[in-house]
Amino acid sequence: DFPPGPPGVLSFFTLRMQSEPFLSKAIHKLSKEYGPVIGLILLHRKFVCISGRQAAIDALNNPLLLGRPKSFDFSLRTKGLCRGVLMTDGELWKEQRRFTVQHLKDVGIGKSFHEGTILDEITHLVSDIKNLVDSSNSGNIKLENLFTTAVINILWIMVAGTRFQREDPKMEKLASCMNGFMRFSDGGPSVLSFMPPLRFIVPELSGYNKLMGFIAPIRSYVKEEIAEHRRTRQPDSPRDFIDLYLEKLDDDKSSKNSTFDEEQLLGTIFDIFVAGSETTSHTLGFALLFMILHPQIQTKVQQEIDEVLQGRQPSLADRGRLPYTEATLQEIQRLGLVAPLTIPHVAQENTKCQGYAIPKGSVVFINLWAVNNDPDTWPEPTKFLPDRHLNAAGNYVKSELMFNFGLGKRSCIGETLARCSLFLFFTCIMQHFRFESPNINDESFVDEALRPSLEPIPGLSLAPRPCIARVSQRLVY
Ligand code: HEM
Repeated sequence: DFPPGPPGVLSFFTLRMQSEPFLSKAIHKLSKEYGPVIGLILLHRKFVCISGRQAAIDALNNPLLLGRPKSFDFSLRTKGLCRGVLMTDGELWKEQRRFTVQHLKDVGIGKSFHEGTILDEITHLVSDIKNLVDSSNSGNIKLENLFTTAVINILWIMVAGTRFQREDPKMEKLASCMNGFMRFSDGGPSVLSFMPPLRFIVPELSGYNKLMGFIAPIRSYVKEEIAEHRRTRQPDSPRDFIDLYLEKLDDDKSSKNSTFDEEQLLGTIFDIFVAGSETTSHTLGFALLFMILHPQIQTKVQQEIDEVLQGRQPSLADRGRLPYTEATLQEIQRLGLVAPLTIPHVAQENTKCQGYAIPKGSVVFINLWAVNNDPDTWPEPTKFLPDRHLNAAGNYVKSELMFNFGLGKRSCIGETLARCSLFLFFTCIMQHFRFESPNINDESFVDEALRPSLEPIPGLSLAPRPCIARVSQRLVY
């Protein structure tokens, strides 16, 4: 009953031969031939690729598919140990995920404090963009990592209680290492992951040196921060997630079976940044690209924001009052999908999906890109149509048909934070600035490759390409 797919013990490579820029599209292409559940083999390893919406829902809610593959690449961030939340499973994962979810709430997620933190970061960002606009004669500005500092700061304030200034060299290093790590693989098994001993034989060619070049600076920065917290913390008055974790380490000192240790803390912080920073900032990057390429839709969003907010700063309470803006943001997330595959799942026991057998140990790829581009659900799926998320009365309808944050027990722990951040950033930026295609006659426009394009840069998450855009400040009234 193993799902249908190309024959042979190396059939996994068929995915790599689809001449598609990223894995989710290659899986989608194969699914046209073999159906929504495909079986692939790579020597002794079995892979199941799921593309259909119902098959994806079934798989994400299946309690026997909660495992993660042992990823050599990821384990390098915690000295070869299986730590953190993203790539662990079993009891360790359950306990660490529960602690992380609970204590991220304690330090802000879902509270008014967290809205204030996001709005503070947006205020800094608006002032940075104004400076960029003022210093450009033609209005042409390079849009590249515009949101990175603000998004990292929101996470860093919860985790370590501090924020970075824009262009702080430490922050720039951290962001570029994170970006390098995210671009190292596309979510499929890397050569290094498949044959770890290659790092001793060909450390350069296997990518090991490159990967460690990204991981080592992040590790050492987080370690320093933990050491600083140890020195300065006041027991019983935790300032942030690191203090709360150190408190737990004290409490568990005498427990032999505790899954809490410093390497685990480091892995969890790494995971929060890997999973939380690029996903959010790249969604916002795609938002600007969609607005540049659909100027009439941008105008409608801005008219609604002006009419409803009358020049004041938005708040989360405005969510029900800006239906067109919310519909546009949902359409941006449908087509500007930054995580086109979930993180791979693993069958912890023999199980089934849509009647097909998934043997214990199989790695399961769940294709969210296919869900968001399914023509049966979304007529003319490639068209950018915010109106499809409005009902007959013109109210915004939060879609049950897409699940960009996953579903079930392994779903994203940062969904609330991400949704709040996306709404506040998008609304504020649309309120203050107009984004248009670049003035190509200006001397600052030197490179055709910098024309706004929606073709993403592949990687663990998809990233928007840097581009030049004409940005102008709007009168906020
Ligand atoms: C637009 C923003 C985001 C998107 C689209 C997104 C999407 C996802 C997806 C698809 C998964 C995998 C679900 C699965 O494997 O079935 C995931 C997992 C995860 N996300 Fe997010 N995410 C976003 C933001 C965040 C933020 C802000 C955080 C930080 C708090 C975060 C932390 C995590 C963690 C730790 C996991 C692993 C959960 C686990 O394995 O148990 N994410 N996310």
